[in-house]
Amino acid sequence: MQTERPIPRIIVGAAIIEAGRVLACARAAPPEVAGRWEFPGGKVEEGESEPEALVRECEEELGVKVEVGDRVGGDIPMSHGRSVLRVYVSRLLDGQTPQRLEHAELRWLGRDELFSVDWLPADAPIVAELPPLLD
Ligand SMILES: Nc1nc2c([nH]c(=O)n2[C@H]2C[C@H](O)[C@@H](COP(=O)(O)OP(=O)(O)OP(=O)(O)O)O2)c(=O)[nH]1
Repeated sequence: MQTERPIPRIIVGAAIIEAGRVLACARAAPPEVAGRWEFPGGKVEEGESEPEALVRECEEELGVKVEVGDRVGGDIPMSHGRSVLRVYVSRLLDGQTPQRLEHAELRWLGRDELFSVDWLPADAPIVAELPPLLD
């Protein structure tokens, strides 16, 4: 009988903030979540720190170099505790412009537009923490 709980998989997301707006990305796949909005990011791989994973994912998904800052919001349990979402405030390095390499759409959202898109459910509590960071 297995009694131990596996360690939850860490999924990291980057709340990229520039000029008082945050970058939201619409997923292109898989079909169950296509069209829902998220922060760029993904699974932390073995031997990688969370900021390193975010730098890699932002490069892969958006073609940009980012600097990773402080956490925003808490740990969000997902998939019945099998994974956890952690989001970090991030900023684009000088001259970087996100490209839509993997997403269906990218949108910069100001404070009053934060809930104008259909975020993945796990993201909503994090998005609710963003307004003071967008002043
Ligand atoms: N990247 C990201 N994933 C999120 C967010 N919110 C949320 O529920 N998720 C979920 C969607 C996916 O089930 C999972 C992350 O999967 P992913 O497909 O982005 O990860 P990955 O790039 O490492 O994927 P792969 O290598 O397996 O293709 O976490 C979010 O804000 N950003």
